Amino acid sequence: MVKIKVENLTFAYNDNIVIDDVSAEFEDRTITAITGPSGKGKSTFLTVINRLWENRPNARMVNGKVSILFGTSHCNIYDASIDLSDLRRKVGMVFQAPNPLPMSIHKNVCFPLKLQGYKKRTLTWEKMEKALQQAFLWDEVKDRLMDDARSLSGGQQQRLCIARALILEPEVLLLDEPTASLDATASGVIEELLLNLKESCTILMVSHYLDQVKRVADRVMELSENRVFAAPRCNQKKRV
Ligand SMILES: Nc1ncnc2c1ncn2[C@@H]1O[C@H](COP(=O)(O)OP(=O)(O)OP(=O)(O)O)[C@@H](O)[C@H]1O
Repeated sequence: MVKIKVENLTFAYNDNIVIDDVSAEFEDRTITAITGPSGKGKSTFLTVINRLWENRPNARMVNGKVSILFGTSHCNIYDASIDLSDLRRKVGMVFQAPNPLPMSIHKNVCFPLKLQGYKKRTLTWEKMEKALQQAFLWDEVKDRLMDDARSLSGGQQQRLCIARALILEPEVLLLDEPTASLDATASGVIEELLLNLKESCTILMVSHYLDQVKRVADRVMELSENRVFAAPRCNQKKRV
């Protein structure tokens, strides 16, 4: 089942076209790695899926349509009737560098619920624990939930940011080079949790690492060539 459809997307910053007439479909509950040379619009492409680019004054979606399957039908996410906070709840995003807020681990994970006006304390706690479990972080932080999140290691901080995205139970998760700042062990934990998350989420992930792509991705999108294909599966270690 197709979860996300992108049709004839052309995107520019000022007059500089960075994505030129790209179309692609992404199947539900799969991981697609978005690869390609630096500066070819991979990060920008992710922001088109959750409309995050709209905060940038010089950015312009010149043409195209993006639809996501919510419930039983595909919704045009750029339709005027779309509620942006609802869209961002369903389409979560995690950035390249971990960006914990200057507050406790507990408050960091629950922050999106607070923004959504969620008030039920017991349920909030349950959701926080579930999100931290899904992010493989619960065992490491359950005894220090009131500590400042910035006291965590880089890998833990990134898993915290993933938990913060997961607490809203997104249907789509966008990750922009989520392991770029991490060592091999911390990256491995994140790769494993992504494979688990695929059971409930459709994942688009920018990655420069061919070995990582082979370990986690079902499909690869080569953005600059406008093609999506089955992920390779051998054991080379090479940057793509
Ligand atoms: N806010 C902005 N204003 C002007 N140009 C921008 C802006 N953001 C990005 N760009 C330009 O758009 C192009 C695409 O940027 P983007 O970050 O999407 O590429 P990328 O493929 O993700 O690159 P990388 O692999 O280096 O992260 C680049 O040339 C970049 O300089």
